[in-house]
Amino acid sequence: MPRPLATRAPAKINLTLHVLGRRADGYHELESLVAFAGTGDDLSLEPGDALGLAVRGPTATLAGSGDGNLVLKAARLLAERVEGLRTGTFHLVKRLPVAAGIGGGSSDAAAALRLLARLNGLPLSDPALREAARLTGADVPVCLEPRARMMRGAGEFVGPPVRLPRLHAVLVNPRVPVETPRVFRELGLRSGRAAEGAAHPELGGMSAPALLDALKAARNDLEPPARRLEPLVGEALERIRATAGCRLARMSGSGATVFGLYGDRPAAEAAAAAIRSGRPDWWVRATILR
Ligand SMILES: C[C@](O)(CO)[C@H](O)COP(=O)(O)OP(=O)(O)OC[C@H]1O[C@@H](n2ccc(N)nc2=O)[C@H](O)[C@@H]1O
Ligand SMILES: Nc1ncnc2c1ncn2[C@@H]1O[C@H](COP(=O)(O)OP(=O)(O)OP(=O)(O)O)[C@@H](O)[C@H]1O
Repeated sequence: MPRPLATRAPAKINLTLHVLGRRADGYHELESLVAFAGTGDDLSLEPGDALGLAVRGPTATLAGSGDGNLVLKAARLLAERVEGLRTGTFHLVKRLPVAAGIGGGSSDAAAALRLLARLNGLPLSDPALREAARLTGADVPVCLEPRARMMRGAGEFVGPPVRLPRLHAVLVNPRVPVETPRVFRELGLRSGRAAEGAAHPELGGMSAPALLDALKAARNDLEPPARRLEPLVGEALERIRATAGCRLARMSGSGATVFGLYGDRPAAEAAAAAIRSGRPDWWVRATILR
């Protein structure tokens, strides 16, 4: 029996994010260890003659179901490159906060490409698929096969999977959208300029304590500009840091979602409960990153 055309679009978390400089085309050169959460959106594909999209779920309205949705953008970019590509109607269950630094739209787009690959018998290494991912958005290539990896360049260079110990985390979004281009602009790097800052530490194949030390030695360079633009990022970080057993608190991507790391699942769940009780209006999830 063929596998059903359905897949999970997990939240992407930048465990580190170093900005190395700004290219002449305005994009920033990055070095980032990316992991994926147990929480995410769900996407399925009903094969048919015309390409379409239906969106439901708690954040469906914010994501939209029109041409601007990255699911349709990715599918169209692939259809332009693969003659006779079979498509159909996508059904997206949208749960992740939108414009949140956890790559919701990018992960949905990558999930759409995975489903189209499955329907059309294309390998994920297919050059047309890789090109469609890159053109859809900087975070889409790393989301194509959602396992922890290093991401480099503007996002187009994706390393092999990195083995991570189980990372028990809490994700916190204060429910304010933060636009990625504004945060990069606020960083204030001129085109063609290199950034200052320590090199990215070596990561991968480490025990949990060694990885934690390496993560602590790294940073998210977009955190200071995002905090300036949206003070709730700072409040979310402080609330995470105040929970028992928090080992590291950092922002993901361009924010506003921040994450805390904990030694075990009960600690992460207790922290999530504490943050929820202080801020019942926020989006808070205890999860495992891998
Ligand atoms: C911040 C990250 O989430 C880290 O993973 C990504 O770099 C952003 O990925 P994304 O949201 O998929 O980004 P895109 O939609 O491709 O780009 C949005 C805008 O962010 C800026 N941008 C993005 C990626 C990058 N390496 N340098 C940039 O300067 C550009 O102004 C771009 O117009
Ligand atoms: N499927 C989708 N889900 C969410 N947003 C989408 C989707 N398609 C298009 N968008 C648009 O993309 C923009 C960015 O949303 P998204 O949730 O992907 O941001 P993000 O989490 O900050 O991404 P990143 O971490 O990659 O910067 C929003 O303005 C939103 O309207």
